[in-house]
Amino acid sequence: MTGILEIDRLSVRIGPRGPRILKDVSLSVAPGEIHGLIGESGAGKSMIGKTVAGLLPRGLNVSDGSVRFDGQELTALPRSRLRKLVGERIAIIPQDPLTALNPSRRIAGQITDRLVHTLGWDRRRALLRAEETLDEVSIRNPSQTLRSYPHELSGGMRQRVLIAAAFAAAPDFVIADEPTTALDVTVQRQILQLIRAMQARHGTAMLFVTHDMGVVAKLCTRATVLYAGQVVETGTAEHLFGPNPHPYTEALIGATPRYDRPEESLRPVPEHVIEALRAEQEATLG
Ligand SMILES: Nc1ncnc2c1ncn2[C@@H]1O[C@H](COP(=O)(O)OP(=O)(O)OP(=O)(O)O)[C@@H](O)[C@H]1O
Repeated sequence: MTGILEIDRLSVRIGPRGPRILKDVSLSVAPGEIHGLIGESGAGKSMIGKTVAGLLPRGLNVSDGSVRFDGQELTALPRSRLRKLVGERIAIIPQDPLTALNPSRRIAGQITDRLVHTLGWDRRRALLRAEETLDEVSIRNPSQTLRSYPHELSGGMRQRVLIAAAFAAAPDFVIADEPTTALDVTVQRQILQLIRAMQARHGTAMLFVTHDMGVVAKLCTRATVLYAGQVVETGTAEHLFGPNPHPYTEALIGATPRYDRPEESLRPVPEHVIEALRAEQEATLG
């Protein structure tokens, strides 16, 4: 099946001739799939999401490869066209709800902006939709929340607001960039369940960036494992947690805390696994 998102041998460089922070990355997200993007800090997970969303920091450029969304090549689009397409069809759930929300604006405007300015809805319809979506994410008093400022809400509530904002216009694709990292453990679990429920209700394809193999186990149909800007392997959750994952994937699983088995000690990724992986990656790059 053709993916709604097809990334083929994507490379991103610092400057025109600088080092590559993404090297020949290929992955495909099927319609309705939650695809995990997993790796340690600095592996390049966020950069993949940012490339798709046209949000690469200044100075970083796509130097090779292709990113196709629903058949359309994104790397060839002028930035303004890409921004428009992203606004209309792709939504982002960011990592830190506090910095993602404007502290001096009420919640209402922060959910309705995209509906009104990008999709051209009238304000009344957008407000009704915002209220309905806050209800969908189990916010108890949607109309009061719409009138609130971000500092009046808890961290978990703010993340619920951002999930509502992402799903309000029924996007075709959602990029979730470590959306539970800034939350405490019990809230993390609720937010993961909520994202799962919203994704299932809307049938939205999703790229879910995380450094936590536990999240992949709970949420993802398939996942791509990254190390140092390169793909280690892509597989179904059954494969990654089965008897024969790549040794690095196995080591990542061993390095992930299990909330259901806190007595188990964590094993850091062994040096020989990293060395073997580096040699393998160098051989692939040639
Ligand atoms: N503006 C930038 N200029 C140059 N290099 C950058 C820039 N932003 C990130 N990088 C580098 O790109 C690489 C990938 O970063 P990225 O943020 O995608 O990692 P990540 O896997 O998402 O890590 P984390 O889990 O810590 O967010 C890292 O080596 C990082 O130092």
